[in-house]
Amino acid sequence: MKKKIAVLPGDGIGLEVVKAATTVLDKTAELFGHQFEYQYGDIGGHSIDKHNDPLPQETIDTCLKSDGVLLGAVGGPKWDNLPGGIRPEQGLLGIRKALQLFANLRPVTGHESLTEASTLKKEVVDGVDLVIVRELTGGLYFGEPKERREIDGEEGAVDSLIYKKSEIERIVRQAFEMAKVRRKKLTSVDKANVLETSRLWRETVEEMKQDYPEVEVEHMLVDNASMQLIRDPKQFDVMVTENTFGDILSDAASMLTGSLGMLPSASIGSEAPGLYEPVHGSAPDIEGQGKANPLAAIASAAMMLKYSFHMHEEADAIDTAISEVLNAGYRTGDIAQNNDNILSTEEMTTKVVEAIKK
Ligand SMILES: NC(=O)C1=CN([C@@H]2O[C@H](COP(=O)(O)OP(=O)(O)OC[C@H]3O[C@@H](n4cnc5c(N)ncnc54)[C@H](O)[C@@H]3O)[C@@H](O)[C@H]2O)C=CC1
Ligand SMILES: CC(C)CC(=O)C(=O)O
Ligand SMILES: [Mg+2]
Repeated sequence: MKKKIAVLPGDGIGLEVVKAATTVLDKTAELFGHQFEYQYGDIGGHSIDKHNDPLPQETIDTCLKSDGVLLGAVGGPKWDNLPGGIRPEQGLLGIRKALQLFANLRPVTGHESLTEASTLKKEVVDGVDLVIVRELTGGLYFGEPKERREIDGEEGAVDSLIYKKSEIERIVRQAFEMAKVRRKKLTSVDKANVLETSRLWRETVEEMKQDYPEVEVEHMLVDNASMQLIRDPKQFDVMVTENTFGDILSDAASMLTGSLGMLPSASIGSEAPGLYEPVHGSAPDIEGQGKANPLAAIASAAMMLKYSFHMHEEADAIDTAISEVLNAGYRTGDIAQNNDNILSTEEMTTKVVEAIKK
């Protein structure tokens, strides 16, 4: 099969881990007889440097013409205080909105051989298998007004937390559909004791559960959910939540797998191509040093094969290769127990490439 992939490396380690992911995709294409054609686009800080725009129209067009989008990460201190408030992160939010990618799926899957890399006890994390379904195009990150303004005679700032019922319904439906084919448990995470948007969220979940009698539904306040994720993560199957809560909970959940460098994600909508990116950011502290763990980006590419191209065997081949490499004891620095034999980003990628089999 021939597929067009829009590749947006972005900034920092985004460039390094996207290179790893395309290397693994190339090997997969060769083994399974596919053709993956890459079209590169600018996004984030580098795009501001080049176009004075974190998301040029050309990048949106490249994505719209593709079958799937692979993204690295955006941002970095160089672009933190630019005049006019222009930021690399606007590029990422912009592409999610332009492609209407309302559902962000963040699977948190423990690898048995990696349990020692977690800061938690082995018996707590061993066998963890949950998915965070995060609403991605609404809530605080997008609500207007979003501005600096004088409040009560002093400097102030406003962000707006807004949700329409239809936005809640479509993400909750996605989560129910996912729970239905997994272990049939849905935990809806909100802050309904304080926030009106959360009360609407909770009511909507309650209404929709009639359509999914086989799924057990529970509601959990986000502060408790963050604690329960660390205390007993195996109680969760599918967690559905709004944009900001999902962003924060998923970084915390990454430590159940050993590192933020292990967590992939898929962002999907109803029509446009899906976008696949690691959960982590541009990691300026390790940029350009070959220290980045490429497995989150590689696993994101596997999610693209599965969700956008329906290449299940190929995606499984990549996931199996990742497991084999970890079982064989290969480690980047973030998941290593000691400083012996730490692999670079490139060396880890080569190990995965060598382990992929048809
Ligand atoms: N999706 C995206 O593009 C995201 C972008 N960002 C941006 O990235 C920049 C840095 O943000 P931070 O808060 O430092 O978050 P970050 O996720 O970039 O890094 C947090 C910590 O995790 C480590 N880490 C992250 N990915 C890793 C990997 N693959 N291998 C090994 N270690 C890894 C980093 O070295 C750092 O110590 C900021 O400009 C932020 O806005 C942050 C999160 C998501
Ligand atoms: C950089 C933000 C816009 C997004 C983020 O942290 C995320 O999507 O995980
Ligand atoms: Mg985040």
